[in-house]
Amino acid sequence: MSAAILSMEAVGLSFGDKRVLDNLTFSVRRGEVFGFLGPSGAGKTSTIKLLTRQLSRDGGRISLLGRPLERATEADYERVGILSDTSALYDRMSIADNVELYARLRGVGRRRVPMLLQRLGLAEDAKTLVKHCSKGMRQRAALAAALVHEPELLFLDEPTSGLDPAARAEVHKLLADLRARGATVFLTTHDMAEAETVCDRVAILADGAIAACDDPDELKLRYARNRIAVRTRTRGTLELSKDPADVAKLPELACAGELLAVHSDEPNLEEVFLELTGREF
Ligand SMILES: Nc1ncnc2c1ncn2[C@@H]1O[C@H](COP(=O)(O)OP(=O)(O)OP(=O)(O)O)[C@@H](O)[C@H]1O
Repeated sequence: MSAAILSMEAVGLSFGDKRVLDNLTFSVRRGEVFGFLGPSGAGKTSTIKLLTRQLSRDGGRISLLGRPLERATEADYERVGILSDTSALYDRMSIADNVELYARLRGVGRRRVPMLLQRLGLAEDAKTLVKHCSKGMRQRAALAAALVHEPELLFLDEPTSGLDPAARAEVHKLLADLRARGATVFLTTHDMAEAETVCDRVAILADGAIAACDDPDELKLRYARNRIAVRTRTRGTLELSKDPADVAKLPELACAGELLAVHSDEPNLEEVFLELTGREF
């Protein structure tokens, strides 16, 4: 899991006078689940559109599946799957018919359709017309359609938005399965707990560029505060620094029978996100 399956170097994108992406540089390793995070309007969906040639950049270089984007072929895009809010499903067709249609369009048989519907909790509703589906059912049906040809690179734009916790957990399991079979997933989400759970690495987009890109645990350590919380038997919770002079107090507290627990005060990914972007999400 090391070679880049896609990369962007100094990529810019503007809509009229509005500069959305400015000097965007990052790469995604083959076989990883890569979380692309950022506040609303930061340019996450636009980045997916650049990578799938639905938008053109102002400058910089993009490579996809080992070649410059300009030279990507139809055959390359057959190795790619995409789920976005514009993923089209036909309202007057059933869920199963929609997913089977995608299978035909992708030139694969419908062999995998029942399994995918089962995995996504849609088997009992397979014959339900899409126009009668809830938002969460549509989202799962669109995900099944994106997966029908077993893509090796999958773009998922907020795949769990609108899903209840059970369906969300099912999607997380599916992501783990995709990863286990070597697929690469490029995922956007506003759910920082989800990013921590499912992503090997995350990139945080702020002001048109990557503010940080790393394993979520590494990011949390990098932004860890110089603080530990010590619960004591009679003196409540003491806040100590990680400096040697403070840490040396721990054995004293232990010998005095005071030490109940020591907690490192690491931020969660949400706090790291807010620190880097200075914004709510
Ligand atoms: N076709 C377009 N024409 C003009 N402006 C656009 C267009 N598409 C996107 N934008 C603007 O570009 C910026 C980035 O939009 P984008 O949808 O990529 O953000 P995002 O990070 O995906 O946001 P969200 O998290 O809310 O989905 C926004 O300010 C948006 O209004």
